[in-house]
Amino acid sequence: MSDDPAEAPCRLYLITPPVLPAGFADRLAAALDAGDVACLQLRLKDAAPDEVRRAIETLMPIAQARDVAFILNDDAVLAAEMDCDGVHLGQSDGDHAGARMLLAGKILGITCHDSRHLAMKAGEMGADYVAFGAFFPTTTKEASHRAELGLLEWWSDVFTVPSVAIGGITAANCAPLVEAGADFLAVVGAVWNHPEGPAAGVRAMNAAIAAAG
Ligand SMILES: Cc1ncc(COP(=O)(O)OP(=O)(O)O)c(N)n1
Ligand SMILES: Cc1ncsc1CCOP(=O)(O)O
Ligand SMILES: [Mg+2]
Repeated sequence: MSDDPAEAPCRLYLITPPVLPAGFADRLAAALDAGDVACLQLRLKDAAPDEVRRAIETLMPIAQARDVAFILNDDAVLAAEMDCDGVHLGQSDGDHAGARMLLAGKILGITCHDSRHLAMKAGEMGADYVAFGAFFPTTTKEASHRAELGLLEWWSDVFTVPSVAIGGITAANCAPLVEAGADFLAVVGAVWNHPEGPAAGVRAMNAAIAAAG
């Protein structure tokens, strides 16, 4: 097998905590230096636009310096304006096809909940990945959909567009998702709330993914 993390069958997709604590830039750098992280999503649901802009200016160089793609949540126009590596859009986050055109050559990910139909629509529209979840209970977001392993198996058997699994994923419960064919595991709490700190959270997720793969 290749030593190149980009060739790994399943990789870690890190999402920021909902509110950035003081000193977050250093915590982020330590987390990204601890192991393999494919991409970082900036997800600040309650922040004012200026605060999001400042966070992009501070955090994007930290990610990109480590070859970690920087993806903005929710806002395709701001992602284009700030030259982020991509955007993640939910089903209520505006015009997916318009975002595809605006962000040609960049990463576009789409939330598909537990829906085969939404995933096929996203794939046909040109999404770079489809996100399914929530696979487990989570306190990070009120998740109103629950996805099953069979969805990941079906998707990876039939389509080549990568899948992202999300929702309550930890080092302790992620093995079946990897075995079912998830290409990326997206986590918030498993890293940022790890009892030994975020670097330990990244190491634990990397080890659990490797053991399952
Ligand atoms: C990788 C990934 N998957 C799903 C989501 C959820 O997006 P959305 O449904 O738009 O909900 P919010 O994150 O905006 O609350 C995500 N952000 N990232
Ligand atoms: C953004 C999002 N979308 C569905 S569940 C979720 C939160 C994931 O966070 P955690 O990994 O802490 O459960
Ligand atoms: Mg959204």
